[in-house]
Amino acid sequence: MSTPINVAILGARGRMGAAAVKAVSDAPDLNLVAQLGRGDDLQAILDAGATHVVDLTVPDQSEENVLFAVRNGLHAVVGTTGWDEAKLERLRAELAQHPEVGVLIAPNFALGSVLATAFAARAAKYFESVEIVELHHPNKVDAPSGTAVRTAELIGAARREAGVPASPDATTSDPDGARGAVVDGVHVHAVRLRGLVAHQEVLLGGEGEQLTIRHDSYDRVSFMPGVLLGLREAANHPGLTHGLDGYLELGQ
Ligand SMILES: NC(=O)C1=CN([C@@H]2O[C@H](COP(=O)(O)OP(=O)(O)OC[C@H]3O[C@@H](n4cnc5c(N)ncnc54)[C@H](OP(=O)(O)O)[C@@H]3O)[C@@H](O)[C@H]2O)C=CC1
Ligand SMILES: O=C(O)C1=N[C@H](C(=O)O)C[C@H](O)C1
Repeated sequence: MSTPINVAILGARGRMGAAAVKAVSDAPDLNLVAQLGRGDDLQAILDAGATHVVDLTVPDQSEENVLFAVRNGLHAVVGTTGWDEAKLERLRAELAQHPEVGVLIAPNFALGSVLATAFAARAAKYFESVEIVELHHPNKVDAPSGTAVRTAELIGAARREAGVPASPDATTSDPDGARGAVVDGVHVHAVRLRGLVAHQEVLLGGEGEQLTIRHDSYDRVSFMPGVLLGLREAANHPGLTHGLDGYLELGQ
């Protein structure tokens, strides 16, 4: 008999949390044992007998939640944004003390988004110019999106490794920041618009041509197969996995 997967969802009343509550409740192989929101005591996770946590809260809270899970031997599937290198380093240090625990930090759970980012990273060294446009609902509190930051990091790394120079840009005056944020040498532009859910375009430009890699999430159900995959696989991947692609066979 396989070990039961007892799931606690943190941020359960949020947009993503509510979708995850439904997806986990509907999954016959997963048991939803706790739903926590702002102000709830994390001890409730242990009292409920959880083996796994899903964190879908806010960037300021996620690290504390995940470190609590790891210290208590629970696997964690994390969709919350804001996991910069300093936070990841502290998490790696905690995981070193608990080598049996698996943590997935997934900037985006949608399969199409994971593929789009992987395709963009592969294409990045072949084009002179690359920029990212991310477009989201206006209730989103962070910019640029976690997906855009991760995409820029992977593009930046691929271009550095291939020795590709910086994208050409003659701008010398930009008092209002019209050229956007710069992440790992990649310009990132954030749009917040009523009616949108989560969308991203990677624009790659060469002489006389452009390649656009676009992904659209029209509904938060698009993220749920990734959340469920994370829960089913976390225990099989001890340590830190950054990106759902770490659980997929994307190949070269
Ligand atoms: N990886 C992915 O595929 C995706 C990731 N995200 C990310 O997930 C996160 C949540 O997004 P979204 O659901 O839209 O945001 P919401 O604002 O709808 O939900 C966040 C929830 O977290 C709760 N919360 C705040 N603080 C705490 C705390 N200390 N403990 C427990 N719960 C807390 C909030 O409670 P209250 O309502 O009381 O404030 C709220 O219900 C964001 O970082 C977002 O970027 C979103 C979509 C997909
Ligand atoms: O807040 C959101 O909605 C989303 N957040 C994640 C991000 O910042 O990349 C994932 C997706 O884009 C939706």
